[in-house]
Amino acid sequence: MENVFDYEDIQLIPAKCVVNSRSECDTTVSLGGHKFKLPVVPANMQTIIDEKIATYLAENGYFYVMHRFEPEKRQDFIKDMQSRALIASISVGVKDEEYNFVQQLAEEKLVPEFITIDIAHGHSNAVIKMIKHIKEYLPQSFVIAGNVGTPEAVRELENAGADATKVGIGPGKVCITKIKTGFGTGGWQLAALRWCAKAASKPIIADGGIRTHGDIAKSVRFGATMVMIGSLFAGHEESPGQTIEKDGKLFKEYFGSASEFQKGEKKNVEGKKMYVEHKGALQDTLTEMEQDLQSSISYAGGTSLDAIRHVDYVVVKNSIFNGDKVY
Ligand SMILES: NC(=O)C1=CN([C@@H]2O[C@H](COP(=O)(O)OP(=O)(O)OC[C@H]3O[C@@H](n4cnc5c(N)ncnc54)[C@H](OP(=O)(O)O)[C@@H]3O)[C@@H](O)[C@H]2O)C=CC1
Ligand SMILES: Nc1nc2c(ncn2[C@@H]2O[C@H](COP(=O)(O)O)[C@@H](O)[C@H]2O)c(=O)[nH]1
Repeated sequence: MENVFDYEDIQLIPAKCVVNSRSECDTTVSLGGHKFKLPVVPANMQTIIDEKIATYLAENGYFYVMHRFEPEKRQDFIKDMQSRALIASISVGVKDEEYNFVQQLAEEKLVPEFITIDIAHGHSNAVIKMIKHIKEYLPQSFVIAGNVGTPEAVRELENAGADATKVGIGPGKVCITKIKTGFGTGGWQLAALRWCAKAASKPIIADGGIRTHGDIAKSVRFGATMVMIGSLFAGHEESPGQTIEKDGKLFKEYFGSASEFQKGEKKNVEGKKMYVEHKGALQDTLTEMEQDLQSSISYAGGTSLDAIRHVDYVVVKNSIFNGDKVY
């Protein structure tokens, strides 16, 4: 694989501005026939999203994916969202009981608008089988399948019927897959995204490794329709993680979905826990992301996200921060 790079190795090259104000730049994106305010979705992790946040995001025009770690709540969640005319976007795994769950939804005519198959190693027969199962029983649901890190995987999942694929094995902030297994896209997630996007014929969701708002624009440049983010969404007032106080400062927990804290046991652990500084209200972050992305669009010389997809870039290998700390 040539030209391997990650987010901090790249700078996008500005093009002539065509707007008089950044507020003229449109950050909206379409996915699965729905329009969302931002090409950004909080990770489907238990310390990042809960029913309240999901409802807030849906009510305010943002995409969301509910996690799958309280499986018994999912049916009521779908009913509740749809009774308020909100999008229902849930996650499933690939174990036997998930097959029954999908069939049960079909029997009750509960059709979530979005279903994400949320598995560590998504390039597998288990995921292909689940995509086909969902497409058989809930053909109207938009299926996001992942996670993967190669063009072959993207093509196979698309051919199985996935409507979008999610790219990112191991670049996450609380991920230890790269250390425990030696595998993944950690350290070259942006190059892996580009590699996968070139093979894709359907939308790609870049997942993991976003450390700054500029990384969202870089993901869009390298082929992402949507960007899934965990750590930047951890630590808000609304975040489900536990809050602790240390030396007079507030922190919130953020743990991996494959961590012992999620699993309740130390088996096949590929995630860890960290504490993130308390960040205030979620909406403030979403607003700042929107403003920063509007600015990105203006630097790209356009008025919509599409402009970013065509800008030139340079590889600056680890030098963009000049020794500065990321936030
Ligand atoms: N994006 C990423 O880089 C990663 C994300 N995660 C997150 O952690 C959570 C748990 O993931 P996951 O363990 O897949 O989910 P599950 O614990 O639900 O496992 C799903 C099924 O896949 C099997 N399985 C899991 N990993 C592998 C593998 N490497 N090879 C073969 N079979 C496998 C499991 O069996 P068994 O357990 O017996 O092997 C199980 O039957 C998810 O939310 C996932 O997104 C985890 C790691 C990496
Ligand atoms: N290897 C692991 N990856 C995990 C785990 N839990 C979640 N994730 C992935 O991380 C991203 C979020 O990344 P971030 O850099 O934005 O914080 C998330 O969407 C998952 O794909 C885990 O336990 N192990």
